[in-house]
Amino acid sequence: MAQYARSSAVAVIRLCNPPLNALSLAVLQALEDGLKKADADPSVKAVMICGENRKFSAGADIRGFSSPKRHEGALGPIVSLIESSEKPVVAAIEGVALGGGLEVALGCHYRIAHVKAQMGLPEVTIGLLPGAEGTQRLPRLIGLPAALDMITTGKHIPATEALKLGLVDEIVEENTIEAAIRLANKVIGQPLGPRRLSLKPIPRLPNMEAFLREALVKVKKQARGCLAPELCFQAVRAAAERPFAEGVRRERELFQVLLTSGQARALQYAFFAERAVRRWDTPSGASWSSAAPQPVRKAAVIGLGTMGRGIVTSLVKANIPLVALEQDLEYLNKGRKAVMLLLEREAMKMERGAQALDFHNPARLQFTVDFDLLHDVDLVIEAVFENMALKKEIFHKLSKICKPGALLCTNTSALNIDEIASATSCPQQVIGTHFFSPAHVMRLLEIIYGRHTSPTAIATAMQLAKALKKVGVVVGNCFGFVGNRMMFPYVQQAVFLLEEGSRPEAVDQVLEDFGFKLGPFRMSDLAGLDVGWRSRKDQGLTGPSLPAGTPARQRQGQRYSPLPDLLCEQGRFGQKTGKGWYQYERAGGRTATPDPWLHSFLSHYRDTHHIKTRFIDQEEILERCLFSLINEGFAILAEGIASGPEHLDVIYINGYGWPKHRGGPMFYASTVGLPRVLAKLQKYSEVHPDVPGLRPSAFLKKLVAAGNPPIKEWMSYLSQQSSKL
Ligand SMILES: CCCCCCCC(=O)CC(=O)SCCNC(=O)CCNC(=O)[C@H](O)C(C)(C)COP(=O)(O)OP(=O)(O)OC[C@H]1O[C@@H](n2cnc3c(N)ncnc32)[C@H](O)[C@@H]1OP(=O)(O)O
Ligand SMILES: NC(=O)C1=CN([C@@H]2O[C@H](COP(=O)(O)OP(=O)(O)OC[C@H]3O[C@@H](n4cnc5c(N)ncnc54)[C@H](O)[C@@H]3O)[C@@H](O)[C@H]2O)C=CC1
Repeated sequence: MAQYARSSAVAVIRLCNPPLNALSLAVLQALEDGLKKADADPSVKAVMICGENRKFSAGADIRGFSSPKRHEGALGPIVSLIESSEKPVVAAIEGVALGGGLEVALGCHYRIAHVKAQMGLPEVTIGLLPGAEGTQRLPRLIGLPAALDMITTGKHIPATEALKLGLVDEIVEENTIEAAIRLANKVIGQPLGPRRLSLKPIPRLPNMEAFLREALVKVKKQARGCLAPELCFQAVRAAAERPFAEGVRRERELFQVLLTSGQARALQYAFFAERAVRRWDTPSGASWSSAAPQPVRKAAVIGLGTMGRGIVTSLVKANIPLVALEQDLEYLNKGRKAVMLLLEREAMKMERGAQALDFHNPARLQFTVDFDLLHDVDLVIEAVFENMALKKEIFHKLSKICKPGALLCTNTSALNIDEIASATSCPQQVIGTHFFSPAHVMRLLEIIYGRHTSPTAIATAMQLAKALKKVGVVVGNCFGFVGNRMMFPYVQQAVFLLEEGSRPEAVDQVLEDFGFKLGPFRMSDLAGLDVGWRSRKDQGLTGPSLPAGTPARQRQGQRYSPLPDLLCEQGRFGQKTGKGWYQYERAGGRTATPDPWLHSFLSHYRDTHHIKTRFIDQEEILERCLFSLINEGFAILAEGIASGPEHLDVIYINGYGWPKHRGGPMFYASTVGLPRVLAKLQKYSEVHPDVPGLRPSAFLKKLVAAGNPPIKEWMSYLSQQSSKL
């Protein structure tokens, strides 16, 4: 758990807990033993702390926070023990020094880091704060503004930046351990007082009060209901306003508040869920453990519209050479301009700028209208209009032109992968790679396997997600896949609530207060109402193909709301036309304002259809929208479309703006309690028997009947045969 060795007068303590030397109780005990041993040995003149496998430490063992033998109190005293040592202690930082790992380094008198090391206090991202005196030491070392930024955002910073901030004393390109031992030998006998951070004053700011006031406003705005950033702020503020020991007391109090909050549990669940979905499997037995990815040395993107542009940008950022193809020269030029603009902006954000991206080099990014140029690519991503006939035509062409083994991916948001694959001679190489808009920003990549998709194809798509720094989630093929399928009933309920008496701004407010970045109506206006309209016309739910005499508010015996269709018929497509569920300052404007026209349109609509307007409270808005979405999630799990609730949660957090501190929809359901979710769905379903989305799923009922088991046991209540795939 920690090895103790000697390099002449220097004691070397090496933290060992693979893969990232997380600070478990055993590691902390071994570290303490090592320190005491070094202290007691008169031949030891200095100490060096490092980590096994060229990684310092990723911090406290997160799993330990939910175990009965919690160790959160153990680290702070060890950091103090390090700092109070009469022999100089040097931290040799390789790989990562995060959270408690960095706090250990802050206790050391000197810090030396490898040039590629990363440092940070990411506790805020798992709902906590640096509770081992880190909120008190860091501002004393690097000043209040930089410390506040690191602690409230949790960002990782590279060693070069750490050096500029004064977080480390030195960076090295070669052997960090040898350099640290050299430094330890050099500083033997030098006074340690000035190196003890707890004794240092915080560097004063001329306008401390004003700085803190403004910083708090910024932190609160970014937190959107998440508790940890604000409590991190309070702890750092204590460092600025109180002596060290009092600041530490305050830090501990605030840490306990966070530790026992539901938010920390939710965020830690989300951390492990994101890692769990990497271990994908399918009902047919394909799995991450046996499937190997193919290399992707060159790729292609077809269609440079909204999605294609972002996908190209993502691939260029991942350093994958590619061909970008459009249907004609006019679209190509438009697409090329848009891509170049995005890439210029990305390059400006990057450390080494445009050279690093190299997008002006035609050998790395080629624009064309010639399909034959795709003959040597390893992977194609199709992002043309959402139209089955067009997609089939393109896939047919691809299976003839591309080299054998090339992966053929579609970015469809809902269409049947098997039908697309049927147009090719290689359905095993066809797979859905569903990016989210804007594709170069959103982290989610929903990966959809069809009936014939090979395990290699899935592994390759997962590898691509990793290369693009995205979270890949493997799911089965059904209309809308996981994310959009769960979104349909949610949006449907939102529209039904308008019919019954609510307003877009009231519904959005409730869901934004819950923590969504955008409520359903603001989101629809942003995405464009015409997208869903086109899809409903294709499905024969509206438009010319709707049989004459179909009741306005019913389709196949189920409740239907024509409200979105009516808006589209008026040319109200959302932001792009300056009007949708809201009005905007101009076409393409972004500031949504409630629209009196829409309010009177709604009352006229209710009169026409003899709907009695009623007051709808916040609880009903929240429950009908969220519980119908969750209910669909249970149906998805029961059908074997996703292999666990974590998949649904990771999809919602990373693709749909679900507030991470609520752990995703299925985790949220587990915190509400499944019996309550079921009872509410039953109640709403009785009032609205013609809405299938409110009818409780059989799987939800089964789990309630089984006594509301914890989320990690849910899948064990499904029989294998339930998979439809
Ligand atoms: C009252 C006083 C109280 C005092 C107590 C205060 C204590 C604190 O101040 C609190 C803390 O330290 S909390 C921990 C802070 N550290 C973090 O949040 C870093 C978490 N790790 C990462 O970000 C990535 O793993 C990282 C970026 C490092 C690497 O990413 P990769 O993608 O390369 O690797 P992963 O797949 O994420 O990791 C490999 C396996 O290691 C597991 N793991 C990582 N960090 C862990 C950690 N800190 N604790 C436990 N397990 C951890 C990770 O889950 C994965 O394992 P599997 O899930 O089995 O695959
Ligand atoms: N817009 C969105 O938010 C999302 C869209 N999607 C899906 O991504 C796909 C593309 O959607 P958008 O980018 O929004 O569409 P878009 O309409 O913005 O762009 C489609 C592009 O495909 C090009 N194209 C059409 N036929 C072509 C052909 N034969 N050869 C080459 N290029 C051709 C068009 O010229 C156009 O530039 C659709 O399947 C859509 O469902 C998926 C996730 C989100």
